[in-house]
Amino acid sequence: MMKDIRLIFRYLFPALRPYVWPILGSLGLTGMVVSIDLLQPYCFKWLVDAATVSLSYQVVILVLLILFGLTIARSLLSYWEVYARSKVGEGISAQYRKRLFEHILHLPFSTLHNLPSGILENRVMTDSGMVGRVYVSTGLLPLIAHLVQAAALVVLIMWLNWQVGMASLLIFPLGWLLTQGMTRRNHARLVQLRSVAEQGHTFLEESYSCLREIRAAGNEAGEMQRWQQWLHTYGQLTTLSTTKNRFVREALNHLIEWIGLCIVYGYGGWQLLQHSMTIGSLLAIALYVQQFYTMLTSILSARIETGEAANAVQAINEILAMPREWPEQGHVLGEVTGALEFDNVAFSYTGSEEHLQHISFASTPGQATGIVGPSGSGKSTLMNLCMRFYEPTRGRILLDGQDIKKIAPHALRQQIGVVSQDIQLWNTTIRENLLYGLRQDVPWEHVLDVCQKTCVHQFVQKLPDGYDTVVGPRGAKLSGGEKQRIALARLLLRDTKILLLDEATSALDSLTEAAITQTLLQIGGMKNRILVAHRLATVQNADRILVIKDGEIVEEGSPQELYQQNGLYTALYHSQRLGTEELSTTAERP
Ligand SMILES: Nc1ncnc2c1ncn2[C@@H]1O[C@H](COP(=O)(O)OP(=O)(O)OP(=O)(O)O)[C@@H](O)[C@H]1O
Repeated sequence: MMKDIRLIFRYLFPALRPYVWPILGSLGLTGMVVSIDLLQPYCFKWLVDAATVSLSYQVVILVLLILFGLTIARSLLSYWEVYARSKVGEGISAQYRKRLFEHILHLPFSTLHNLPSGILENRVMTDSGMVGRVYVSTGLLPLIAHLVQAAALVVLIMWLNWQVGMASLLIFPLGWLLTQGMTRRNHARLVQLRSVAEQGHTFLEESYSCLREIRAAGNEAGEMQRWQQWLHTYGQLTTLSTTKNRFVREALNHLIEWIGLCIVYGYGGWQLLQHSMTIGSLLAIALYVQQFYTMLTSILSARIETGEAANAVQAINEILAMPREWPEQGHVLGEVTGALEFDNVAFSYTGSEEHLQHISFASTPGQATGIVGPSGSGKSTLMNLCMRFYEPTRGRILLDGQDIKKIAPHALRQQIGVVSQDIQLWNTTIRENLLYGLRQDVPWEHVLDVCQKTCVHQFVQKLPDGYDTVVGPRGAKLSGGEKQRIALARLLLRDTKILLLDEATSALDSLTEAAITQTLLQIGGMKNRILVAHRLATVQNADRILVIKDGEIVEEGSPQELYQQNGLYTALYHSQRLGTEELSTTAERP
């Protein structure tokens, strides 16, 4: 329990700071509602005593009118009180969601790749909602009011009759001890429940994104079986947890309340017979004791909710504590030419095995460098390092002679345009996808010109909605080649000094690829172009080709020089069954 409270103080209280005034406003309204709750039983005492002791019917009518007025006022005030609390709770949830999303946007890929999918969505949606909407608005804020109300009730009960009061309040420690044991046991179950719930999120996210693979493998039944297993485990855990929670909240507290009331009516009734208290006082004490136990119930349930919220707030803060990238931190670039140089670079994703080593080469503006090599040899990793998606473990990468480690990631990425193997389009129109992320306004005529040169216009003009066609989630309504053409057009519209093309034309037919290669030469001819490809035809016009194997450059030279070396490049060449005549022509090409 103390650990939970410490976590709440450490992580949640600082987040409440911007809401001090709304919180005070909501507590003020709660204070008014509580005051009415405290006044009502006293009015009943007044009313019953007037009817039974002083026999003043004017007082009875007056008290009835006051009670009526108080009830109306309470209803109106509680509407605004709930509204104010909900507003604070939703504000806290929104604040966490905003901070988390912003933080996640800047988490390094090395961190992101190690997080199970679904966990981030869970933190942003479920945990943030739990902390703000559920805990702050229905747990924490009412708890503060209930503690004040409970204290006031103790004073009133004692003031009316301290002996009856003491006897009825003695039951309180029993309730506390009973819930203490239950809460401790429930904590472990809640931690387990969280982890199982997260597994469910991960499972669903993976299944949705792999629907095509599931159907192609005909494994719907297998997936259903896995889902049913999860449902069974989750169902068992939630049933147990909910039952024990409810038992603490309802059954136990109901029992304690009735024991308390029996004490009040038993001991109070005896005092009534002794004429040491009035019927009005007995009625008022019974009502106050009932209110006190209701407060107790919510205070004790708040202890359980505190445990749940502490888990959620800790999980949120674990994400917020993960070191992030600061895109604006570092040198700002002036005008650059776009010369890139790898100086003895090594890199490892895992920290143990090296995925790249001894990589040294330079590529200059106006030059096209092809990178080829077997699958898994490290070609895409080279591209990732250029973008500073990962940092080299050794060596340096230089842009115009400056170590890119010292350049602000935003500034660096403004100079580099990338088309990666896995093209992602937004579920919006082709027009918006083309203009995504452009910092300056581009005349539509220029966009159309680029689209014509990258063969985008060719297929868009056949679509009924043209450039206003919505492409579906991740561009699902377009073919692989169409997506690549849009990505290439978007790349050329960004007008960067360096172009990184990782299998950017792999899904295109050879005629379209040839047309686009021509465009890249025409529009991007003065830029520094790095082309990764499996198909050697894609890099045939490159000025220089690097052949990578097992993370190292094993061959380097022009296509003709490489062919004559009779090494890996030649083997790749032959394996792609290029015609003998074409081979010799290419080999002889100056
Ligand atoms: N996030 C990652 N974590 C750990 N290892 C990784 C990660 N990404 C890639 N690797 C490993 O790094 C090596 C190089 O991968 P890379 O994607 O650069 O190869 P590639 O040459 O581009 O392959 P392909 O031609 O198949 O696209 C591979 O052994 C791969 O398994």
